[in-house]
Amino acid sequence: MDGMSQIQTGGRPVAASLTNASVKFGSFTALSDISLEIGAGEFWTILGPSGCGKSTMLRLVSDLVPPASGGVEILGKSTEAARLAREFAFVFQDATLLPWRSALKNVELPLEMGRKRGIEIPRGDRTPMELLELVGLKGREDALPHELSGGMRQRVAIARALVCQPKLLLMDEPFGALDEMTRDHLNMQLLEIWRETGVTCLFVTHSIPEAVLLGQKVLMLRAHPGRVKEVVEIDLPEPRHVELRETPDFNRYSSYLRKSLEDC
Ligand SMILES: Nc1ncnc2c1ncn2[C@@H]1O[C@H](COP(=O)(O)OP(=O)(O)OP(=O)(O)O)[C@@H](O)[C@H]1O
Repeated sequence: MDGMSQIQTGGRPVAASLTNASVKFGSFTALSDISLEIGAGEFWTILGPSGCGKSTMLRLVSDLVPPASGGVEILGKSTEAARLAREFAFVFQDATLLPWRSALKNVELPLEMGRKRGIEIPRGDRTPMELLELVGLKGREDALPHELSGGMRQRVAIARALVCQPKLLLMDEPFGALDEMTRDHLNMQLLEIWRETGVTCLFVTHSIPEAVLLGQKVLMLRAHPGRVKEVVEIDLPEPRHVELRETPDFNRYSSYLRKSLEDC
């Protein structure tokens, strides 16, 4: 289809590669024969029907579940080595902040935990305070989580995820529980952070417009068992803005993906 080809990354440094990877829970196959190469610095969004294995894929990449067969490498390392080297960080739908710690203290937590365990933490370019500024929370560093809105809490979670300077940011529906305007705002902020830091992003969503707005590539998974249906390259002008959603090209990608999702 015009501009919507099945693609594999070629000739670029690879952030994550999966080779015929499968995941089983007992006798149930959650993911089957996944082969992908995610180029360094790319932004991938992941779509697919409920239960097709989107979260399982992030858990596989982040060493939370092992492959039953096949392999996964992060920056040429095993997922375990990448986890120990803090090469990736996770942001979940729920910000999971410690309620008794301020925004700043929550962002500092991974550094403290690393130090306590005697783990050498890569020194980030930005201090925790600068990261809070990056996510637009300057002046709110002393606020406790209950004093912040849901969107602000999620921004603290993103700052916390960036504090060890990960190369790969894994996000599982991070804005799924937020209202549309807040989601728009955070989508734009996330794209700014992505452009500024060069971090590779893998972002699970149920929203087709969100997948198109954020993703350079959209991975569509099929269910039963979860497997790759297609990878759609999104060729829209950069830097992206929410107004893009009103354009014919954006609508063309959204319609294509809606149909693809229906065919899963
Ligand atoms: N720890 C587990 N033990 C057994 N089965 C599991 C486990 N984790 C996930 N599954 C199953 O694996 C399949 C994929 O689950 P997963 O959460 O990855 O799907 P998903 O695409 O993220 O779903 P949703 O869109 O509803 O969030 C589902 O059938 C789920 O029930």
